[in-house]
Amino acid sequence: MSSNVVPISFSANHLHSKWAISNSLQNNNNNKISGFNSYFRVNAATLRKCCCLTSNFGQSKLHLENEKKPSDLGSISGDGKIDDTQIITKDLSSLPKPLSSTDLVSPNSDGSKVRVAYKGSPGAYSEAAALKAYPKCETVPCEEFESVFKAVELWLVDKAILQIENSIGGSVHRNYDLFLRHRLHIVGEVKLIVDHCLLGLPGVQKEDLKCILSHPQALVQCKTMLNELDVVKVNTEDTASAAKTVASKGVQDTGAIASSRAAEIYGLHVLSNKIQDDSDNVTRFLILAREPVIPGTDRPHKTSIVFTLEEGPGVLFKALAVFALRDINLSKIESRPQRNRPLRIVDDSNKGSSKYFDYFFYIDFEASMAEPRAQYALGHLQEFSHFLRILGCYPVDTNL
Ligand SMILES: O=C(O)C(=O)C[C@]1(C(=O)O)C=C[C@@H](O)C=C1
Repeated sequence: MSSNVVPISFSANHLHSKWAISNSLQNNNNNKISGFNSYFRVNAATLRKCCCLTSNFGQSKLHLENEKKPSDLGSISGDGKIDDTQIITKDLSSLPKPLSSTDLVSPNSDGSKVRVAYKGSPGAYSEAAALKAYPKCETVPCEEFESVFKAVELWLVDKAILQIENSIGGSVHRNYDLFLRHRLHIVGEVKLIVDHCLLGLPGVQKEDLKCILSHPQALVQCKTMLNELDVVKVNTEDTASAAKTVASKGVQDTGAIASSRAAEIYGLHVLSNKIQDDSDNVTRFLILAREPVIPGTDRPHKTSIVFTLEEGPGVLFKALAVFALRDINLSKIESRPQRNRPLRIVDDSNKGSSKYFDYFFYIDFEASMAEPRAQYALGHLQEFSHFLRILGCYPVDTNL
């Protein structure tokens, strides 16, 4: 058997490269290919079906193994010369497919290879938010917010999606706290219109319901309708699991508040739709990743930060002024207690000592970290903050 190996130069993009191979491939003698004196061009996609390529500094060893028929390679046209080519014969079909340049294209370009963790069950709004961001992604349900963070940290998924605030119910405080216990970066946001439906088993009327299950945020968002119905409200982990419970238990007098998508998934009927108090009910989600995105200025960006402040009169006013001075709009401000240092004791010689709560301040401002005004503002803020962390700089979701 022949045992020559030829180094073949190739360009970075395999798919569009033309490959040099021996015209002996056109021999019907599968395992005995020798005596090369010319080479041929072959489409790399075709070649990949039967070749194993290993690359090293822009050169590749081409192993053509146990070709059934050289004609499998498709059309081959020839020009030029090549010496000392070597063919190794072996069955390749069971070997792993080598990575090609298409495999190495950013997995996020169409979302098709992205795995996104979310809290909840299939049919939850958080899953819908993941699909809005990456329409072809694989969604990975998690039982807890903590697991959503960990799934990314442990490389089980590429991204996480996390609800952060709702236009009726306000902030999801737990998730603000979790940012500081993990080192993930905010790489995007998703604003999702949340139209709640009242779901029940087929044949059930709204008036038959005595009990309604849903996620606490959804129950808050539908308070008016719930008060009118005079029903018992029961919290569930997420809206989709409420729908799932109603469907699996088969109890006629129990309904769920969830999406129409959840109704389809679990085979329930929509008894009423758009039952939320405000018709414009929007939940904002954040997309988290292990690595930050490079801040751009090509489209509107937002930056999220968290910081603590030194004590002193007017220090919060000064902190906010660093943005106002540079015409930077703030789109969100939130404060959370510092759990490891909940109280600050301040001694005032005239009034004795007092105890204050100590806070983390979270701000979203409408500027990109690629803009000098944002960099100067944060430099200025650092003058009176003990601790400052940029949680992420990401494009604003303008698609609502
Ligand atoms: O329960 C769900 O389906 C969720 O995705 C959770 C959640 C939330 O936490 O706010 C998401 C969007 C709606 O605001 C209601 C519930």
